[in-house]
Amino acid sequence: MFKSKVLMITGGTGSFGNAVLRRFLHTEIGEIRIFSRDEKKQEDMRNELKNKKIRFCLGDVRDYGNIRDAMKGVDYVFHAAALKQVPSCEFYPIEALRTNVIGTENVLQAAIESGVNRVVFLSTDKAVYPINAMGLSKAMAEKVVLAKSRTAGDTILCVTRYGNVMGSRGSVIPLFMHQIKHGLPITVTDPKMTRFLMSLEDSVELVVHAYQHSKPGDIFVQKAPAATMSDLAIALRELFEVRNPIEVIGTRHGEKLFETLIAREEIIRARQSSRYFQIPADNRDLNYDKFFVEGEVGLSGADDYTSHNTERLTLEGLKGQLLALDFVRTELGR
Ligand SMILES: O=c1ccn([C@@H]2O[C@H](COP(=O)(O)OP(=O)(O)O[C@H]3O[C@H](CO)[C@H](O)[C@H](O)[C@H]3O)[C@@H](O)[C@H]2O)c(=O)[nH]1
Repeated sequence: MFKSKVLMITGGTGSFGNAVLRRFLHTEIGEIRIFSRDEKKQEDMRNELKNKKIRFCLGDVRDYGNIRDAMKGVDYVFHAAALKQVPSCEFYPIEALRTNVIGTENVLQAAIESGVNRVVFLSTDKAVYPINAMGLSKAMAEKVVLAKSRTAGDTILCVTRYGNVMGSRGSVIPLFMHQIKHGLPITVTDPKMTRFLMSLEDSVELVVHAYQHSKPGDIFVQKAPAATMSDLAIALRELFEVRNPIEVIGTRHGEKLFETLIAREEIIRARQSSRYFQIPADNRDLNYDKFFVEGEVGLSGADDYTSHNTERLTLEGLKGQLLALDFVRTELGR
């Protein structure tokens, strides 16, 4: 796969970019081009990996000229550059719009103009029935991908939606582990709150699956189990054999009790394999009757695919998932 080809990863210095590098750097890939804003992170990566197949482009997806110049000669794009923190997007929604929506349009336009083969856009469950600015901006970005996929010629544009990636920077698992290590209370927002759990490797597999199977405007979702926050705290406490108290701090600003990976309107159109859903684009034109007079009969019996109704991890299952994470095993000294 990717033999002699050029793969660009926007936002490539983050956890996802690093995982893609680990997966493909030592294959026959021609070049991996990292496009990102932070020169320090690029420098650190350059020094750590010292590999001629990696090329770094400094720039911001908000700047069309930047991304257009960097796109020359690229075959495939994984578009991961985004503002993804819920609280910061809530306070600076225009910044979320600039990076996540306009930035996505710039990436797609530059890719189409440069004759890129495929673009996979990384979205999130927070884009389904969005209630916060981060989710709203990702939902709009998905719409931009879908709309543009109709007129993108030979460039295939598609979307992948993620649940929570276990252990990503600033997320709940490293936070709970920090609290455990320092003898602090484990701060649970709502014991009944659920989240889909995916590993970083799963997230790379999902993007690769999308790259291999996409038709224009498809949305790909990986079937994923979920856990409650209470079980997550208990599982970590048991793994680390500690007795830190659990403190319930309440739901944070802009947060949902559960997340939705697929809305029921989408699920009735989705194809599924043992591991993935593939939601085809709605290719009807603006004049079709269903906007105005016809209903969707199949919808009545359909359900959203949510972190409340997906497979629920048992405490033992959850411990197994946690033990599969390198950083958890390291902390446990295994
Ligand atoms: O002190 C805390 C902090 C978080 N949580 C809970 O842990 C879960 C996960 O919280 P994270 O902060 O780890 O993640 P978010 O769900 O807020 O968002 C994360 O997952 C998203 C996908 O859903 C996006 O990838 C986003 O960028 C990423 O930050 C939530 O239920 C949250 O309520 C706690 O119980 N206690």
